[in-house]
Amino acid sequence: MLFEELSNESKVWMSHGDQVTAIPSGFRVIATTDTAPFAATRHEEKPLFGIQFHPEVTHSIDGKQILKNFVIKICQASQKWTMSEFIGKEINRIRSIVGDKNQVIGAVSGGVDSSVAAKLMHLAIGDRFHGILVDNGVMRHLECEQAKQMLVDKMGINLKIANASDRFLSNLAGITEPEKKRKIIGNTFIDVFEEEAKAIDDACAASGTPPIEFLLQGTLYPDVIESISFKGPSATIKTHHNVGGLKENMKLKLIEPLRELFKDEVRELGRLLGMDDDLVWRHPFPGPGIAIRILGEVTKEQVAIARKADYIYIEEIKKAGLYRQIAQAYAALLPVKAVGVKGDKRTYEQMICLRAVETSDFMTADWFPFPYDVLKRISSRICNEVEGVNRVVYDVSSKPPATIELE
Ligand SMILES: Nc1ncnc2c1ncn2[C@@H]1O[C@H](COP(=O)(O)OP(=O)(O)OP(=O)(O)O)[C@@H](O)[C@H]1O
Repeated sequence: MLFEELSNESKVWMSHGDQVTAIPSGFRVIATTDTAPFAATRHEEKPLFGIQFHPEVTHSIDGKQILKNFVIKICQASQKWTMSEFIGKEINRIRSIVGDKNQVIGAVSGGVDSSVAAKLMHLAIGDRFHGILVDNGVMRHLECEQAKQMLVDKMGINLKIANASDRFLSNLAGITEPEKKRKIIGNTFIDVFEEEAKAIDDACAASGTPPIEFLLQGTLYPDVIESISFKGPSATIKTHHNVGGLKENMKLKLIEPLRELFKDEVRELGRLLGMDDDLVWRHPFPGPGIAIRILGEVTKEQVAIARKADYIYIEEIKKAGLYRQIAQAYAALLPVKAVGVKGDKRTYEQMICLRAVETSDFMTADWFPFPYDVLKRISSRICNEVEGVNRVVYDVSSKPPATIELE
């Protein structure tokens, strides 16, 4: 039986945006909805059926099993693809594209995508891959140090950490508008990255090695789909920060070793390549970092407060064993003050807003139902340990209408 593995209550999701508009001859309609005239069809004589729905979305219960039945049982495809084979093939592919002498650069954030891409590159061409990590002054507490430990000390990747904290913070001075913050960070990032790339190029020229010809990007399959299928409003909801905005004059050819993989596959790849669980399972972190988690102006003092609160929050989530159940969690600093009391003194200090969401695709998300005792511990540690904060609130808004980030 083809469908024996499906659960009894198998619901599927149908989008009315995508419509079958005509059916081939020999078919007739067997089901419609208010807006879909060809929701299900069948051939007049042969055992052929057509049903319109999206098996790939999470709302379709058993969607994966339906796809599996189709590919394996109906089409009889063999399951030959394995991640370890992928590694070998991809390394050979990179070598054949890059050749024996050429150099490759890439921006490595310390996140799972760019780190996995960098590791593959390192395995393929060794130190001819030059990774650049830009310390923009708004990364999490200890983030650069941990990235160095993991990527350089443990994995041997040729990575330059460019400390540009002061430059970012001085460009951000006086700016409170979210989109402006993102733009400034994006532009400063590109300037710093290009200067670092030029320094590598100059060093290559001085030592007689060929100049940089390729740029590594950790593009994943969902990014490929999104850039092909709709470049519309989603691109302007927030200005995304990545190296796609590099100036034309760099004229580098792109290498994207992860462009056929989904996030869970990249994690599996990271694990096979020997990365620590901490990196492989790290929550996504926005390029503009803590800057968009500090509402209002981003100053050194505000960064220090937000960083400390966030560190405590994540530490307690990990201690409670909840980190992997949560898709993304962070502490934001709200630029409002409230009255409080510490010891026998009245305080007038800022507020920390905790956010934690559960989601499978980041398109929609629910706030995470923390056990009260965990929230209690987090709140009391932040109020006691972070100077300048006397109140902690928990964000109980889902996406939509709220977004995961505050800015
Ligand atoms: N501080 C940084 N230093 C170097 N590169 C960065 C930095 N921030 C972002 N990038 C680059 O921009 C890309 C996109 O950043 P984004 O924040 O959207 O992360 P992402 O797509 O989740 O990837 P990753 O998992 O590698 O962080 C990163 O993969 C990396 O190449």
